[in-house]
Amino acid sequence: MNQPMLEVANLNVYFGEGGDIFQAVDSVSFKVKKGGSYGLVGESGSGKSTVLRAISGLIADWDGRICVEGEVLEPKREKAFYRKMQMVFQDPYASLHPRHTVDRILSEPLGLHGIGDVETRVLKALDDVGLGKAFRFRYPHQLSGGQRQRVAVARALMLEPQILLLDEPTSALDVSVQAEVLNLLSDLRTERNLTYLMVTHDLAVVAHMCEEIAVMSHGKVVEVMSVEQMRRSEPKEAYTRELLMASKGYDPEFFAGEAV
Ligand SMILES: Nc1ncnc2c1ncn2[C@@H]1O[C@H](COP(=O)(O)OP(=O)(O)OP(=O)(O)O)[C@@H](O)[C@H]1O
Repeated sequence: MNQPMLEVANLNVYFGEGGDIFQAVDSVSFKVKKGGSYGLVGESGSGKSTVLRAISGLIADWDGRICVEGEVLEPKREKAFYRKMQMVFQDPYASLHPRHTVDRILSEPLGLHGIGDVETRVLKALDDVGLGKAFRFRYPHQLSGGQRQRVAVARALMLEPQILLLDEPTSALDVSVQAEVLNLLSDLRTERNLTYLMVTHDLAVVAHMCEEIAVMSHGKVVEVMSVEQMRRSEPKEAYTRELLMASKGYDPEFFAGEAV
């Protein structure tokens, strides 16, 4: 196999101190190939977001190995790391500064990294996510939920990263706009050969977006399977079977990829 774009090996994440330590992630390992889209699924509290936060540098208290293109990452990240990897959060309202215009939100990463040509890049970014220049000087509260998440995606792409970490990127959105945002993310991945690691509790979303999934329970990966295997309903583990059944009553057509 070619060198994976992202490799996580024996990742452990702990919260708390002294005698009150809780292990939220327990020996998690997986690989994501360049241009691939990998899903982390599992019930609430299984540790999915914590894995993503450790990879993104938001949590520093972990051990194990995280590599990007073979390069080992330290818990504390250098600025250059953020040109390689960016994260999109669940709730765009919480992740965008309420008193900054879209223009400022999109310009800021460029300023921090000393990248010029700001106006051209901001206008192109708005265009790339299906928002025109009319949105440039709006504030987050003047946008719909779907438009806000498009701005969050545009911001994540300003530094032209190769990897996006997507933490339930559509679950805070109206069902009617979820598919639009997922399609936008899919198109962007194809156009730019981006690598995605996506956390979701929604199996229809991974069926639509991902090629491979790791199923998590109580901080551990209990099963790794291709989305094809999931669609054919071929889980080996009882936990995965239950998860599949619980997802919308498990209608096989639901996982055909078009129902999102
Ligand atoms: N900052 C924190 N301090 C202490 N415990 C935490 C912290 N963040 C998460 N946890 C705990 O770690 C476990 C895993 O949480 P995590 O958010 O990763 O789960 P999840 O699978 O992403 O669930 P959800 O889909 O509900 O977000 C949970 O038991 C949670 O309570």
